[in-house]
Amino acid sequence: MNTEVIIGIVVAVVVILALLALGIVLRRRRQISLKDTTPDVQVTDGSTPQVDRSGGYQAGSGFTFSQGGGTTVAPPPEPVRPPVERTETDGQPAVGDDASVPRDSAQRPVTEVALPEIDDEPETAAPETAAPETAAPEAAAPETAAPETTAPETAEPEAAAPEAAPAEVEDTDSPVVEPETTQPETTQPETTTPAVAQPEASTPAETPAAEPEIAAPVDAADAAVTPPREEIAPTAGRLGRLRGRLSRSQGAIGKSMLGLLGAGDLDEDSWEEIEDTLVMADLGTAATSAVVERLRTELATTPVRNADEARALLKRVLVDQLHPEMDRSVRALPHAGAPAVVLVVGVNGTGKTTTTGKLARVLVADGRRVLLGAADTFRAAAADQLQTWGERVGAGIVRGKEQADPASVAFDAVAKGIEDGVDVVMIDTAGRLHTKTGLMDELGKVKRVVEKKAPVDEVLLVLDSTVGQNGLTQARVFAEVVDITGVVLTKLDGTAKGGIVFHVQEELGVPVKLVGLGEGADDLAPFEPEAFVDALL
Ligand SMILES: Nc1nc2c(ncn2[C@@H]2O[C@H](COP(=O)(O)OP(=O)(O)OP(=O)(O)O)[C@@H](O)[C@H]2O)c(=O)[nH]1
Repeated sequence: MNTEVIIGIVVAVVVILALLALGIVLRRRRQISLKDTTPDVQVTDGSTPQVDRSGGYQAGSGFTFSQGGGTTVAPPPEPVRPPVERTETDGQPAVGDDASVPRDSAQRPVTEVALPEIDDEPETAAPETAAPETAAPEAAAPETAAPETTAPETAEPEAAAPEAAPAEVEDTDSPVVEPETTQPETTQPETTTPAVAQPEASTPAETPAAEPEIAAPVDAADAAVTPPREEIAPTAGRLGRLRGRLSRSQGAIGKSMLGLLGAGDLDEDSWEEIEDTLVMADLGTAATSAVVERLRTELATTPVRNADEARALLKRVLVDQLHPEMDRSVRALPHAGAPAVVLVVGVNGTGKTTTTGKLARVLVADGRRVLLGAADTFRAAAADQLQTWGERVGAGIVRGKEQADPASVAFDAVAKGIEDGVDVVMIDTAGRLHTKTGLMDELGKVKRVVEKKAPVDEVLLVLDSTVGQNGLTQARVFAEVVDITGVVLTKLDGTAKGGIVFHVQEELGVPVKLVGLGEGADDLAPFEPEAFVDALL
């Protein structure tokens, strides 16, 4: 091999190496570094230092409450909903048969609930005359295990409203009226009367007839003990404690998305990966398509050149997708001299009671008088749990006997709230599977019966964000039965699927108003699209 050949080979090798080096440099320039813009922040949760890996979910403001005004909520954009399929229409299984939390009491067999006729509805205008309606439907389901228990319960509302025409109490047009119903149950309040605990010593003195029912029941005695009041931290600023709770969703959505967008020019494989990421995070196909479409359009006109631009673009697209224009105030303020009525519904174990307690806590901290209605009569423990919340918070509670008619208890609670002049009555209902026709009909009845006394201002559907797509199916059925006006997404601290927020709104056209981010009493936050997306990215 002569010298020329050797020199030629060396030159060729040098040229190849130079080209390789140039390629690497160019590739690096086109990539966006995300490292320096996501510093970990040390936050303090009480006395416990906590590493915030999320960027922090901090609502800029506190909870927003508004008046229902006695009218229905302005309907959000109507989504296209596929027809709801109820898979189990025969048999009436008991509540709790698939609960995610242990049931601690015997299950009540549930039978078909006779619903009020359509022509009953106009009676809404006359609450006193509406009382019998409360009794009627319940009396219509006496063939179950404990008919005698339900019968006295239905009689009770009349005792609770003695100023109303008592005769109408008895004139129930119920198809089947228990013998006990016709007897003056008001003479046996210990078997029928809902327990009413009113920590505010403001029970009106001008309604002496109502007093016996409050004091008489045995289980009311416990509730009537002056409860110890907990110090409730001011709501403003306390949401800062929830930083870091969305870290799992942040990893699933924020980090992956920013990583992909930051890789420079996106080929079809990358777009597919972005789509998969969003679907895996439970955004749902509609929201995913909308986000991807928007990102494609924006990137085509304005390519991102650095991490900040990538983050800003993604934030803009995601926030828009969350419809920040939706009204997320909780309609929990009194109007026209009457308390607001909030109905809390959902399947078993989603966090209804906990959310009711947390929200009551916020309202009390806001200076509101709150009365809780324990319309979960399937389990005594459920009412106990709510009562404990009431005692901690300083809210009164109306509760019925176990297995009592939930509609009756809800009616009583609203009647009592009106009588006592509270600001808001919050009714916690029993968890029920959306597939059980009888239970869902019963829930519809609860709402209709309450509406005979006062308009329901807010129907909050509590969804467990960890259950994924099944939550949407639940939501559809609940929306159909009780016209939900807002969604509370609980357990967002325990899932990587924060994208469910997008899907729920897209599917229901109903705003997510609150999010649960832990089991603590203050781990409830108002949902704010911008703060939420900030926490994800
Ligand atoms: N991690 C976490 N746990 C929560 C949250 N909200 C509620 N929980 C827990 O979920 C469990 C069920 O809560 P409950 O309030 O009893 O649920 P429920 O819907 O009233 O239950 P049923 O009335 O039996 O249907 C409890 O252990 C709560 O502490 C949340 O936001 N995050």
